[in-house]
Amino acid sequence: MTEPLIAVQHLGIGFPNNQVFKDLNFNIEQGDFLTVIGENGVGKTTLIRALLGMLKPTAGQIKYYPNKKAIKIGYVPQFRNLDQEYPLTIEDFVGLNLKGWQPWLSRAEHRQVATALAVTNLKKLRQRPLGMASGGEKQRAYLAQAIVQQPQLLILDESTASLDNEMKYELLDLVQNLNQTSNITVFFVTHDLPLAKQYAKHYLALKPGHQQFGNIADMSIEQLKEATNVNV
Ligand SMILES: Nc1ncnc2c1ncn2[C@@H]1O[C@H](COP(=O)(O)OP(=O)(O)OP(=O)(O)O)[C@@H](O)[C@H]1O
Repeated sequence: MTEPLIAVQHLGIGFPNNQVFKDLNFNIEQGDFLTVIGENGVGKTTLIRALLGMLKPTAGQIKYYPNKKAIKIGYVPQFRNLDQEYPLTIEDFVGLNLKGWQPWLSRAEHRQVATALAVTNLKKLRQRPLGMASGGEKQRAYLAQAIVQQPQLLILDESTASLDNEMKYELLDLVQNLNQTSNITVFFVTHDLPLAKQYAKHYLALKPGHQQFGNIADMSIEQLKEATNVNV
């Protein structure tokens, strides 16, 4: 059995008059590639907010190993529609996640930015204003920004939803490479069942009032559809 990085135990979470989860249980193992699949409104973003510590559980708990402070989390959001005027270069944008108390980056931080740009194939584009980048390049820049701090856990929140097929697979190949070579644990929220099936190790299927967790190899696309009500 692989060690858990995060254990979600009997988790209840929700809002006044809207209990989104009542008794949610699953583990995120160290080095896992977990996909979370469910219809709009089933609670995927709520779950991410709970993992990030932004929402307090109404029941149960989220346990972090060895502890919450030790786990850095990188977050890649859904596509953000930055307009063409967005002035920061891709390199500056990636470095934003490292800005501490001083407005400039140290030499070590510049190296971290260079590494994040290299692993996301953005080295040549680093001086391009982010607003002028293509959709796929923007998503790679968000990925680079999320990994620049070398997180243990990378959360991708429907990050491929707006990309065409080729770009989706390109992004997920990069993520898989990070998962396999840097042992970054991946939490991948998607509606795309073939993509989930191709890249993930475990799945969490969400339907209102019903959750299912397991090895994705044990599930066909038809069974995933059934478990999630998501139709490709
Ligand atoms: N701040 C809030 N206050 C009250 N209800 C909320 C709040 N945020 C979300 N909800 C409700 O909680 C439920 C789950 O929402 P959530 O955004 O987590 O779903 P989701 O699965 O991420 O959906 P989508 O795929 O559309 O992003 C929905 O019914 C939503 O209306």
